[in-house]
Amino acid sequence: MTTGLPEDVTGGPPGAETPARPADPRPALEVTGLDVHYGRGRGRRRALAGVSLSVAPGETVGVIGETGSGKSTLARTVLGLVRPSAGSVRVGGEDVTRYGNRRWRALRRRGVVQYVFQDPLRSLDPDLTIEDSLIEPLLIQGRGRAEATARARSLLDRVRLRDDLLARMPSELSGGQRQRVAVARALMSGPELVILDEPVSALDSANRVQVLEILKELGAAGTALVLISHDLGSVAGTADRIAVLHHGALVETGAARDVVNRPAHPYTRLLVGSAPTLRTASADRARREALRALPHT
Ligand SMILES: Nc1ncnc2c1ncn2[C@@H]1O[C@H](COP(=O)(O)OP(=O)(O)OP(=O)(O)O)[C@@H](O)[C@H]1O
Repeated sequence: MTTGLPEDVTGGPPGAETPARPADPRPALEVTGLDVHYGRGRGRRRALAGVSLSVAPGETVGVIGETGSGKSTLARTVLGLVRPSAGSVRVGGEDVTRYGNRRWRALRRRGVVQYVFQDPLRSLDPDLTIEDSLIEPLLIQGRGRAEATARARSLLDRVRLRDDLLARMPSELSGGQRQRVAVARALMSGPELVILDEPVSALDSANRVQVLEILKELGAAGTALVLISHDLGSVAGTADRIAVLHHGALVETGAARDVVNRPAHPYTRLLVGSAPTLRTASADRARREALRALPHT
């Protein structure tokens, strides 16, 4: 199918390979054959079915799907908040699948994997100044206040915020500023992997572009990112690869430009057709309904 998309919509010339990164045999995230169920007995429902996904160090992967497709369940399982019924999760080479609460707490304290919520207010304590919110993860690790504050200033600079925001409360910041502080906070511990849930959907277009640029720089600097979104268009230009979730199964995974310009699965074609920012003609309503009713794969 031709999408009518500009060939450079994903940020690179057609046919060009993703820039080579230093080879690291150990993926930042490796999810294999993941099944997740909610509920018990007759109310038991499968939310993820055989999901396998690997994210290399420094790679940015967009996980795209409509509401209820299982995006949050995948993130929550990677973070140890939901237990899978089958499959495995490795974070930074460490098999965390059977970790209990105590080992998860220790892993979170080390800050190997971080999560940024869709609503940045959820990532920031409303009763703490921006400075205290930023330095908290390092203080918990036993690091000194001076070192933590210096790092907070340098990360604020990295997300293009002035350090006079340090003394403010989250309620005194704009939505875009709060989202950038949430990103800076997630980076304080030097994580291998950051999962961002709808990182730009609450932002206006100017902030959206800026935050996506910042995320792109983080990927280039070696942090592995998973961008969760219902909108393929909002992450297509930032992600190296796109993974498409449909009814809990990954129906297509590929280089972002291939998924956008040459979607192989009918559901991906629906998403491309539904993404206003990709400037393509919308699929008509009847066709979209038909595609949505595709059998689970
Ligand atoms: N705690 C829960 N108990 C029972 N079912 C759940 C629970 N959380 C999610 N589900 C179900 O699992 C499926 C996947 O939900 P999930 O929240 O992962 O989807 P999503 O793609 O993140 O959706 P959204 O974009 O709306 O956040 C849905 O059918 C949902 O109703």
